[in-house]
Amino acid sequence: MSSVQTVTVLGATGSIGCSTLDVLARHPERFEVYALTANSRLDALFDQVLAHRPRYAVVQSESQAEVFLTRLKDNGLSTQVLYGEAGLCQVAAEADVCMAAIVGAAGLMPTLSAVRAGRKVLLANKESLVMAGQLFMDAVAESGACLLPIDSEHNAIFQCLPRFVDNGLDELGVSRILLTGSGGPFRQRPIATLSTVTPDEACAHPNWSMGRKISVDSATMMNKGLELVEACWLFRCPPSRIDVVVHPQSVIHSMVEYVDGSVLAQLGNPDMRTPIAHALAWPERIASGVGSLNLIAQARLDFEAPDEQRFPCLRLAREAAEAGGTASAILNAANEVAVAAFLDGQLAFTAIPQILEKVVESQENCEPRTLAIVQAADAEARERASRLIQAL
Ligand SMILES: NC(=O)C1=CN([C@@H]2O[C@H](COP(=O)(O)OP(=O)(O)OC[C@H]3O[C@@H](n4cnc5c(N)ncnc54)[C@H](OP(=O)(O)O)[C@@H]3O)[C@@H](O)[C@H]2O)C=CC1
Ligand SMILES: CC(=O)[C@@H](O)[C@H](O)COP(=O)(O)O
Ligand SMILES: [Mn+2]
Repeated sequence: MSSVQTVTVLGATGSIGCSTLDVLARHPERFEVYALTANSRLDALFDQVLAHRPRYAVVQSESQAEVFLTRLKDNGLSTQVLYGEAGLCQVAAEADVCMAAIVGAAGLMPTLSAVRAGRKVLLANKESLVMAGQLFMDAVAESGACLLPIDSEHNAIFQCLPRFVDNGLDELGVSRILLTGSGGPFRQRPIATLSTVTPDEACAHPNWSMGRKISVDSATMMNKGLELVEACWLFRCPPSRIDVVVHPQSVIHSMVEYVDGSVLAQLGNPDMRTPIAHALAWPERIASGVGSLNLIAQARLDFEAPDEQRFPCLRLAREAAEAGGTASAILNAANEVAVAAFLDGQLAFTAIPQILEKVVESQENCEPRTLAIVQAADAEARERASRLIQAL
């Protein structure tokens, strides 16, 4: 191992952010926290700054930055405070390593900033690839950034491959990818009762502790749909080479099948500190704090086909992946609006896929040649989704 690496954690106050700081704190000889960023949870950010003493903290607005800086100074802390997208992009580009863990489309520009600076980019923010996959991967190739997947399934697939996929799966002898998904909290709930589930019920994931947006995505299985698109870009493969397998225990994090019939899987307890530690130290290995997997206690691992009647979002995402263009950016934006409305009590759980389908059907699919085109598609889809929800 060479010198200490500086690390920016985008979305430090979230679930992935906190797990990342837990792993970093175990390895002070390897990593130094360079910057921490937050949006609304400023008390949590303050505690993190106190514990990790970064050079920068980034908050949402100028007025928040002024108040936060005063608070830091009053407590004898010399951390500098930046704000807004410009602040996020600056700290993303400056550190050796960027953990991209902002949720949603807000993560796209800061993550791209780290990519364009040629940094080691640990990608949790799947939405940036779903929105702008081609432009994002072109930027990685141009800058020479080292892009490592944090999403547990994609990290597992990466661990089951012999090297990065530069020219498609065939040159590695891979026949297909088996993307596992738990099926979420409503895998077995009577379909007729889904229209009345509450946000807290939807966020009660059976195996993972995560932020509320991704938890709802797991409950609709849109998360698996977003991950399907994410895998197409990361592993340069068509959606037809990716099968979704429901695996309720979340012990196998995904699998890769080779042409000789071998299937390699990565297993572990469902704790994001494993993929985070894997990517932070790659190609070395470091301790993550995650305990041993007890297969005897686990006793069984189950597998099922996904039920597309129960989970229409999965079909919508596969169709978007197959359509290409701005289809997945449109779907992602409509999903962010619909999930926010559901969490806010304005939309029934079962209306989420209905809104998505209407937005996708009504909006033109364009060639995403520039970021401006992607951002315009995102804005239009948000507008359409909001209008549909208001009209209900
Ligand atoms: N949690 C998990 O286990 C996994 C998560 N992921 C992906 O990682 C990403 C983060 O997920 P998770 O940690 O669960 O989410 P959380 O909701 O727990 O955290 C999100 C983070 O993003 C920040 N944030 C939210 N909106 C903005 C914004 N507009 N501008 C800047 N920062 C913002 C939040 O700040 P604040 O809290 O201060 O408001 C918080 O730090 C998502 O893309 C998710 O899909 C992928 C695999 C697993
Ligand atoms: C931990 C992680 O990577 C999540 O994306 C997880 O996969 C969510 O669980 P589901 O498999 O239920 O979507
Ligand atoms: Mn995942």
